[in-house]
Amino acid sequence: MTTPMIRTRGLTRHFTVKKQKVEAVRGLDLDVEAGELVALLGPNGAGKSTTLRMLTTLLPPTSGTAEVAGADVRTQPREVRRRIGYVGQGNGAAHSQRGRDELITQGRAYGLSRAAARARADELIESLDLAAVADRVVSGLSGGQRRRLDIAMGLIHAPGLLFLDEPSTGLDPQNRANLAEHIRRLRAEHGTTVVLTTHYLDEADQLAERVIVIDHGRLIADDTPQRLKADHAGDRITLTFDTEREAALVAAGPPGVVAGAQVERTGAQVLIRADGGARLVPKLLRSLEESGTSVAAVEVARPTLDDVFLNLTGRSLREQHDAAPAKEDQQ
Ligand SMILES: Nc1ncnc2c1ncn2[C@@H]1O[C@H](COP(=O)(O)OP(=O)(O)OP(=O)(O)O)[C@@H](O)[C@H]1O
Repeated sequence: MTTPMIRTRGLTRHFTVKKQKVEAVRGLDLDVEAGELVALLGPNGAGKSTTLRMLTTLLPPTSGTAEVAGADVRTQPREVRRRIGYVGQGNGAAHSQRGRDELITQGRAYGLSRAAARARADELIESLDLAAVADRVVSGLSGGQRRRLDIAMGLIHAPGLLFLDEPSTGLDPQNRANLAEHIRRLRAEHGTTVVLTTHYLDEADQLAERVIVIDHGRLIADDTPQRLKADHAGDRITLTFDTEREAALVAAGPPGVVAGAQVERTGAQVLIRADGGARLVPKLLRSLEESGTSVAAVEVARPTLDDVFLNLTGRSLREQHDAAPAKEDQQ
């Protein structure tokens, strides 16, 4: 039997804020095997960062146990730290060294020889598109540039287990794609286990083979993106009518063929969430036509992880994050 890379039982963390107890993480049981690429998804305040901070020994648990890379976070924190890489949300290296030197120093701190640290720094500079900043002083870099340098710092010693807390926040789409590519390569070449949190649902969908949804400090779903979508969300059928009145009538009394489906109206559009959307549409259009309602346009879309989230929690993850899109600073 293989030892899991991460094993937590009843992992819990409370905070006291103005005499009020905040239950940030409530009794998490989690097993991650070597080589898995896991994304933690959840709304702001769900407990993702607190979980990562406990697993990386930065924060002691209130109760419960966690073994990470074969060591106990409470009794062997130094062992844990030596075996993992961690890129937090605000590492923000603000030193007077140049980017490349900062990376080499970090590599040396993890026990690499000077030559190995140099070679590794060059490899990361290339793959994370840091060439333009490698010879600049870190304190003068833009937010997005620093973010990429932080990520390179977490990867310098090629750890067997890597934790990334929202690695793509603040990166532009091109650099997000570069990072995703680098993470894929790390796994393919070194079998690195990766646990990341992200606000980008499409990123979790494309990159992770396992998605864990956390809400209010609890694990509420844990599966492949494909199975989560198949089990927890129906297809989205969007019907557009010529008038809001027609849409309102349909939303109030949808045709029998979509009995039991979720129906919502926005203006002259009606959104129906139902399984087997593509097969349902011809029947749906026929019943509408029979009732004398003409449809101006129809669209069927496969479910997304946001639909899964909405179904599980009643809230949309996308809306929260679309409200404050991240932008990478210009160079
Ligand atoms: N150091 C702290 N002191 C007090 N409360 C905290 C502390 N850290 C986190 N919390 C609270 O714990 C809860 C979980 O926070 P956490 O940062 O883990 O959520 P998250 O899922 O990572 O959110 P985000 O997506 O915004 O990063 C929140 O209610 C937060 O306010």
